[in-house]
Amino acid sequence: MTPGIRPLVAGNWKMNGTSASLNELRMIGNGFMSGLDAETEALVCVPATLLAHAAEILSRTPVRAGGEDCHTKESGAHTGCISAEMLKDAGASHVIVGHSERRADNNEDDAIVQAKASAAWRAGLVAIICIGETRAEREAGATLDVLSRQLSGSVPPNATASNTVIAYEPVWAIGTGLTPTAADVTEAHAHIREKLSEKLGSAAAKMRILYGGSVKPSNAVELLGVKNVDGALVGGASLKAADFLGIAEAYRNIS
Ligand SMILES: O=C(CO)COP(=O)(O)O
Repeated sequence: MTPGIRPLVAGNWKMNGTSASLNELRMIGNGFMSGLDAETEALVCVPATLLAHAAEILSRTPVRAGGEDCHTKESGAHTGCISAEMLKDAGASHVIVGHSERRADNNEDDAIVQAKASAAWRAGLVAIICIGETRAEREAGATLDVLSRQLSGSVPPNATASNTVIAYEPVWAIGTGLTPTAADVTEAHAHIREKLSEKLGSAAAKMRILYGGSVKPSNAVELLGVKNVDGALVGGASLKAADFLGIAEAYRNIS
């Protein structure tokens, strides 16, 4: 938590979900309508094939819909790619850029991630910029250096608290059930806040820094209660409404 920052609980469905999954989304929307939105903002980033449906279902709720990636360009000869403008047109409010799965699977480097964040803003979307160290980098004691390098390269210099969210996702914690200790998360998030302040000045104080990687209802109070953790980016547990709502409910036990 950071005083003055309203937490954001965001889901990332990754390459999961068909129209049959939209019922979970309806339940997530209904859950937030029955009071959870008093504690947090909520967002679910879905595959592009579901985005328009998701945005329509969630339009009657406080939960917003987002995209999982965008191209740097507005339009053109890029078969199979999706622009930020297309996501906006389909009803997105946010888009994830620089997720470690895209960095690894699609060779996306910090410069591309930065260009994608700018593309998100061009379309009027909030960019959720992901950073995080691999297991080998953590074991080599390089975590904070990696975070510094990724922040320096991936975050555009004119980022603000209203157009950008940072997500710290240790690669080794994603989908593994492993999580860093609260002390490790405290150190990483304090470092991210400090580096953002050096880069962005006063805009950094109110910028959300989410934690992601094996967040579940059972560990949400511990992880999300850490200083400078302003919400969660949730993968697997966002596919089940009960788990996603359970994570948001953790905020009732965090002061
Ligand atoms: O990558 C993540 C969210 O973007 C985290 O995934 P899991 O919650 O499944 O570990």
